[in-house]
Amino acid sequence: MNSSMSCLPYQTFYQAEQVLEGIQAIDYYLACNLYENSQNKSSLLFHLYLALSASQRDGHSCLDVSALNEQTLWQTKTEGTENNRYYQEPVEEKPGYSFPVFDTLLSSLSEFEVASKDCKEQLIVLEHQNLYLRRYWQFEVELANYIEQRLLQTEAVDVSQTASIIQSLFSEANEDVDWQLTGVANALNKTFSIIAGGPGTGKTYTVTKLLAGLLMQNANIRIDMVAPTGKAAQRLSESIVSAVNSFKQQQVIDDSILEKIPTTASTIHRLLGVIKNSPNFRHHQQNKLNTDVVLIDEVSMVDLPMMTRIFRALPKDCKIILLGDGDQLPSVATGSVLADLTPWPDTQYSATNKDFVEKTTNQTLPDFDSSPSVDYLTYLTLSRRFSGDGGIGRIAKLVIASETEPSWSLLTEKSNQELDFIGDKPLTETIKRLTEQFYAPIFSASTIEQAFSLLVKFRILVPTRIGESGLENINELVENYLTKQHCITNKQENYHGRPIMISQNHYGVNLFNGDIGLLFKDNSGRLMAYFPEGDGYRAISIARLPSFETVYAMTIHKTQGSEFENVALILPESGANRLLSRELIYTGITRAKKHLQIFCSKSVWQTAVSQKVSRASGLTTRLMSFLTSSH
Ligand SMILES: Nc1ncnc2c1ncn2[C@@H]1O[C@H](COP(=O)(O)OP(=O)(O)OP(=O)(O)O)[C@@H](O)[C@H]1O
Repeated sequence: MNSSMSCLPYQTFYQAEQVLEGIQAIDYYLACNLYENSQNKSSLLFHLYLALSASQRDGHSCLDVSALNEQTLWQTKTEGTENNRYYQEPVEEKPGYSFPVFDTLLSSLSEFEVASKDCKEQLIVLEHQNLYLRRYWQFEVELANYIEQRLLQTEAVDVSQTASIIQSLFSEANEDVDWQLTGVANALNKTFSIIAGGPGTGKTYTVTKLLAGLLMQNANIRIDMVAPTGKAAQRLSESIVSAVNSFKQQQVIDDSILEKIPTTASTIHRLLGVIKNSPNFRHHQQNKLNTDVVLIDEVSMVDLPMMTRIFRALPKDCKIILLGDGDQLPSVATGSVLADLTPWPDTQYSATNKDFVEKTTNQTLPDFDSSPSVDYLTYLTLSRRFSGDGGIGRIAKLVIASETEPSWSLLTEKSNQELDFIGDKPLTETIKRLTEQFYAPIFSASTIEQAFSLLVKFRILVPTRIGESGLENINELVENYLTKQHCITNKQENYHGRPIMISQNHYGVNLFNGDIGLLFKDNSGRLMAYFPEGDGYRAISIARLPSFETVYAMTIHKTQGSEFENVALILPESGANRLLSRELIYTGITRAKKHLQIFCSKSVWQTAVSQKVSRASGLTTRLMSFLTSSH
């Protein structure tokens, strides 16, 4: 053992476990590694490294050191401290570690200050009050730089030509400000823009008009459309095709333009070019993409390293257009890029930009008094999917505003056609009823088309895999009931009618994590796996499938980018689950298109709706300081 290791506060992981509740081995070993590499050594520094590693695992880009001011972490949970984030089942009481006041914390980290010349060699970086693993600090700085370069790069477009393009795209006159029209005009002279909005606000519809507008500016541009998952890419393709078809019927846009809009979106991985067994992609700074416009949908699911890698691969003048809903759950990995780029509640253009949009759209926009001006961002505010007084849209708004009591009243008042509270019956009875109504009919379907159309209409959504209301138990309850009803006649692992979800990307068979399929007997009685493809279905032998699991119930995280006519949202029995948050509930709720049933207790609902997902990151601060200084 070398001398630096011998002064560790805990010589072994076992020793650390005796003191720190819920400490993870990965945090301990990373902290040891960082400790060995730091010039100064103290117990405080070691515990800061532990906290940094834990926060990295939780998806934060950095550790906000101010949040540790006089806090005790890793202490065994006692009565009334249900929300301790580091809580796990207590075995014996452990004291945890108490951090000192903020100033002491900062001075113990001074060797890592970004301004310090020694810090170039360090594995960690302190900037302002954020402590980063250097790798993530670099991603964040690089991404902010790429965005700032593009914000300085406004294109000189002809105002009267743009106005005539806008006029041909939006023939219908509107008295109020039309934010779809505004978003399109706004993006026409920018190399970086975001169109953000809740479910069904017309993001895809709007961006299809934007693509038509860009093609009217230059008919020869190359456009790439991508999404973070195969499923989201498939939905983007379908929505674009449906928008193009409706424009064809309306005869508002020239067919020759509409025919140039691509009809197929791919995954981000595909666009960047996956290299087998490597985290790197074929396209990067030295091998840029050959494209003029990149459109990315469902950006809330894109993590910080991936977003940086996309920007690295973009040619300098290529336009990048982001679509998404910043209120949804952030990516499962590090960062919350979309939420960081859209922290303002409303559209707030600069005077110059407002002037450009007003001239090109022939509208009068409201005064934008908020600071800073943010020209790249337009919010769509009107949901075209949910009626103003429909339950799904209303409860989604209340949840994301953390309106605990009003949302609970709306949920339980039982007078809304779109919304049903089902938390007043036992879970097993509820699952039995849902299975009977939605899953048993799949087993009577005589064709794969019929079976699939039933499967995609409904899904049970849950926050977690384990526990009574976790994915594993619910899938088992459904299967047991289907077996009792003789729907499943031969209960082996693979059976006719089993819905499955792929849990691993496999480029060879073109199946990706999150793809949904159905095991079904073909005409010769052979059990095959079917997946939607184009207008039909592709059959593939079960032996060729990458790993997969049963999918009567799905975790909310996995449903991002998907929608179902009917959804049953089943929340856990206890509010102590640290995954519960308003963003999780909002994401679950907004997967439902027509009808939503929610199973939960009042206390769990209150805990979930009052908790906000907050990811530590310095991206917004970087952008704020750029936007404030550049106007
Ligand atoms: N201006 C409009 N006029 C008529 N129909 C519209 C308009 N805008 C959107 N729609 C329709 O509203 C529905 C939702 O639009 P769209 O799919 O573009 O929304 P989105 O914000 O992309 O939704 P998602 O939540 O699926 O991401 C679609 O059926 C679309 O055709």
